[in-house]
Amino acid sequence: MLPPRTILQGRERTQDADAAIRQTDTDAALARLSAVRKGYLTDPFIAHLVPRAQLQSPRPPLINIGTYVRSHSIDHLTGEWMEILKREHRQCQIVSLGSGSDTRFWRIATGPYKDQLRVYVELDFPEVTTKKAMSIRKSRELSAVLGPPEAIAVAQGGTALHSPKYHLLPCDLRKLPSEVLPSLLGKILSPNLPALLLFECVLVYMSPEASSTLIQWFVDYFSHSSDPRILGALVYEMFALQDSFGQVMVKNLRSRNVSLPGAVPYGTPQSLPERFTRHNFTISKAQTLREIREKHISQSEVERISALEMLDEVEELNLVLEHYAITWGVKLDGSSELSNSSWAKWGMKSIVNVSNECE
Ligand SMILES: C[S@@+](CC[C@H](N)C(=O)[O-])C[C@H]1O[C@@H](n2cnc3c(N)ncnc32)[C@H](O)[C@@H]1O
Repeated sequence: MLPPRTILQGRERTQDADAAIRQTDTDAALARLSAVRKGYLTDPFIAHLVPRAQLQSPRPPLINIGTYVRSHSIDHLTGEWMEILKREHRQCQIVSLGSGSDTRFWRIATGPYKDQLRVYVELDFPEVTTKKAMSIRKSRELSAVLGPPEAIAVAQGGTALHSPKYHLLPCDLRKLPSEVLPSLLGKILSPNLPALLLFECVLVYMSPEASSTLIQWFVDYFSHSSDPRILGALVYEMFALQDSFGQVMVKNLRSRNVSLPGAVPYGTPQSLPERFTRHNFTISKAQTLREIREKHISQSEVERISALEMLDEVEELNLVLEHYAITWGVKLDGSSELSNSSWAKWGMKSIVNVSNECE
């Protein structure tokens, strides 16, 4: 048995490391705010989730462009998903894990696919959800999208918030999902409706085993349905960290007490789809942000973006974008027709079409 002082030091270390992981949400939110202010992205909601937003300084062009490519790609994939639902007159549930200060719920709930959204759930550490719940309550713009005041309830000592479609829940995603998630999600998610899981820069902070157990829990949850089962998932994060550029990223983050155990199994672009194939997903694909920027962003967008700010470090930008990727997958079960349906073709395809049209 360890002496008590050692145990305390260990716990303090874990708390410090968790605080550093939570801090990455501030980085993501500030990057988004900067990209919005500079005209890369449109998002009327982010400023309401960043404290003293008006005093925040803009980020360098390289960060703004990276944030744009990341956001554009994830918006595109979620948009494609919602478009399939719309065509099929279906609704779906979205679960955002490690949601931080993300604004996607508000953007979908005020956008063309709002009727396709049955429920949107966000999960993060209680410290993060408490802050977000307070910001939502304080902001008329954010609260108004959730519904009338009497339909919005703060719960679990201020760490959770419920409304007719939107639920914000506290949770440590590294904990055994079978012990934590049934009580949190059981009354909110239906196994009978299509679901989309979003992991935007979160699994990289967890062990590969914890990530796998988490994804498998959702796979099992959505297998308890008599209807055809449609489960989509999308992961955005850094990978290929064993090369010299990757090692610099690792060192920089380590100096902030952040480690990236989740990146270890993903040394190459080819390894990324294993994220979902190991859970028997029907399709699983991945692209680096560099590929997406070069192949899947329309010419008109490329021109619009390059007119916003001067970027001198194109090589450095490419190096950064090569170390981030989006992996997406779909698990289709219960009907042979599904394997020929639009779901099985979900992906980046139509951005290619847009750029082809422009060529
Ligand atoms: C880089 S931020 C990304 C936030 C948001 N997904 C986005 O892309 O803007 C990572 C988020 O994951 C959360 N996170 C990391 N590990 C977590 C865990 N074990 N349990 C719950 N949340 C976690 C952090 O608190 C943080 O809000």
